[in-house]
Parts: sequence; C-alpha cells; structure tokens
Amino acid sequence: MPHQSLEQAARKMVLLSKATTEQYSYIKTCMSTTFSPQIPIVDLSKPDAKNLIVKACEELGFFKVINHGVPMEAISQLESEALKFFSMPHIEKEKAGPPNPFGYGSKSIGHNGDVGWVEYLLLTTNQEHTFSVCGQNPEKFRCALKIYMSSVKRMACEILELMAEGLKIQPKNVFSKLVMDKQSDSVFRVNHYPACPELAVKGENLIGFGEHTDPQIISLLRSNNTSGLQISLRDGSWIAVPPDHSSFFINVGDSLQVMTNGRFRSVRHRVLANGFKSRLSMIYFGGPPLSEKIAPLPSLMKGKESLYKEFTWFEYKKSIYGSRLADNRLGHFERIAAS
Ligand SMILES: C=C1C[C@]23C[C@@]1(O)CC[C@H]2[C@@]12CC[C@H](O)[C@@](C)(C(=O)O1)[C@H]2[C@@H]3C(=O)O
Ligand SMILES: O=C(O)CCC(=O)C(=O)O
Ligand SMILES: [Fe+2]
Repeated sequence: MPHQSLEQAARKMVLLSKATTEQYSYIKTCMSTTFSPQIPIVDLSKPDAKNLIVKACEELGFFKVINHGVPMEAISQLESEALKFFSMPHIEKEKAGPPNPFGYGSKSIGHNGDVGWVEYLLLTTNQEHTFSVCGQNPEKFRCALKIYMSSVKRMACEILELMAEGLKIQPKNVFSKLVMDKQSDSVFRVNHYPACPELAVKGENLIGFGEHTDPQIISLLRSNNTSGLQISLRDGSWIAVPPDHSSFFINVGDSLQVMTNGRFRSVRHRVLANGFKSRLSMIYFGGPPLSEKIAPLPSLMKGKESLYKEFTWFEYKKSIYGSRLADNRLGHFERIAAS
C-alpha cells in the first residue's frame, strides 16, 4: 500500500480542521525531541535476561526485548493486514465496531470522555470466539492475528517465567499460568495514529493516547518505526521511547504491581501524535481469568504487610471501566498504612 494513500484514507477518520483538532488534548510544555538512552534492553537469548528483567521492572516497569522469537514474517503479515483495514473508508471500518466490548473505535477511548488522535481495533484473544474483523479479506486478517497472538503469548509466558526466576520464587509459572489459562482475560489492540500535518505546521504536541497505566499483568507492544510512545519516570518526567520495529516493548501492568506488593512498577505511558508519519502499534495485554484473586504473593511479602486490599480481576475491571485514562486506578485498592 503506497504510504500516501494510507495517509489520505486515515485523514477520513476525522477532518483536519481547526474545529476538530481543538477537541483534542495538547501538551503545553515544550517537549524535548531527543531520545533518552535510558530504556533497558533485554536479550532473551542471554543467561542474564532474568536479572535484567527484574531490575528493569523495579526501576522503570518498562524494557525493550530483542531476540524475542516472534518471526518477522508474522509481524509484517499482521501489520500489512491492519494497514489495509485502517485504509478502508470510515463507513467500512465502523462495521467492525463499536469497540465495546470488542471492535473498531476512533477518537474516543473507553466510556468516560477520553479522546485521542487514534483509531483502533480492540479484540479478544480468546480463540473460541471468532474475531469479528471485517475488511476485504477478513479470513487473511484473522489468520495473521492467530499466528501473531500465539507467538506473542509464548513470549509473554517466557518473560513471566524469567520474572519468577529472577525474583527467586516458586513455582516458576506463578505469573505465566494466569495468562496461559484457558479462561485468561487477555486483550489485543491495534492502534493507528494518522499523521497530523497540522501539528507539523504549528509545532504542537497532540495527544494520541493519553497517559495511563495498563491494568493487566503484562503488555507486549510492537510498533512501526514511528515515534510517539513516552514513559514516565519516578520523578514524573517523561522520556521518549525510540521506536524500533523489530523489537518488543514490555510494560508491567497494575496487576503485576499488586502481585509483587509494589516491587515491580506499573509504568505510566502515553502516545503523542506525529506530524509527519502515521504510527501503527499492536499490543497484547496479558490478563488473568476474571475470577482470579489479585494479591501480593506470600513469597514476596517476607513479613511485610500487603499494600493492597484484596480484589478479583473481575472487581478491578468493573472499577476501571468507570475511570478516566489518567486516573490512579489502584488508588481505590491501596491499604492505608497503620501508623
Ligand atoms: C478509559 C479507559 C480505556 C481503558 C478502560 C478505561 O476505563 C481505563 C483503562 C483503559 C485501558 C488501558 C490499557 C488498554 O488499552 C485497555 C484496553 C485496558 O484494558 O485498559 C484500555 C481500556 C479501553 O480502551 O477500553
Ligand atoms: O499505541 C501505543 O503505542 C501505546 C498504546 C497504549 O498504551 C495502549 O493501548 O494501552
Ligand atoms: Fe497502554
């Protein structure tokens, strides 16, 4: 698909007039355009991977993975099908919507008024349900999704096992069994951020996907070579993540923060729209079964008190769907320390 025709089609998502872009959120402060060298890189084929993963999860809640084992062909196939989908006329894409619970969405994220310069597909990873994706060749899209998802799920399992090994806790599948469970409530999302030429002219920063933490256990993100993703450091500052189309970026989610009693950090992140190039990202959110109790693992408590009240993933989900993107969702579940 020629780059230009994709951009033209993407522009049909929303008309680029002053009136429409004013509905979105901008970052007022002047953003640095230099990339930070601070993103840890983990080579999954190296013996020190488990220790580097634990260090990265404690410090940032975020790292980049190379030698991940997901075939480049599976990645390119899915990217190409997704691009074909997003290049269709809006009316065709809407046939796969609305995104609640699964389908196509544009601009609006969640149910509580969040908007971003983005269109997306939100899908279940449950193989028993057929992916309700339309388009010119839905079967090809479904097939690419199936191959990609099974490979990424395998990587999620490997990383979660390395986390357990690095933390020196038993059994090593203590985290991975949750996303490998048949009832696992995992989600898959493909985000498309059209280039926004108006920004290039004005030199402003438009929000593509507002700041938030991912609620699940772990997120595995792969994008094309367009920048935009940023993560927040402990001091509240933001750093840009240099894009790398052949690697994966891993986020610790809220549930893993709770299971490690706050030792691993659920990373706050956001995406800024790009003035020149469209961004396509595909994210696998590994979640537990709905009935799973989310609580600190006793082996990680070592006599310490739990920082969180007990809840099931179902209860957490019910709570998050009433929240705005930027809300501190775990706040409701924190225990007030006895003085
Ligand atoms: C505003 C919202 C969108 C979201 C559900 C929520 O109420 C708060 C969490 C959001 C998030 C962020 C990570 C994933 O993209 C997502 C699918 C998820 O599980 O939680 C989205 C939700 C969504 O887009 O529906
Ligand atoms: O699209 C991206 O690069 C990140 C989006 C994201 O954080 C999400 O969908 O939860
Ligand atoms: Fe996210």
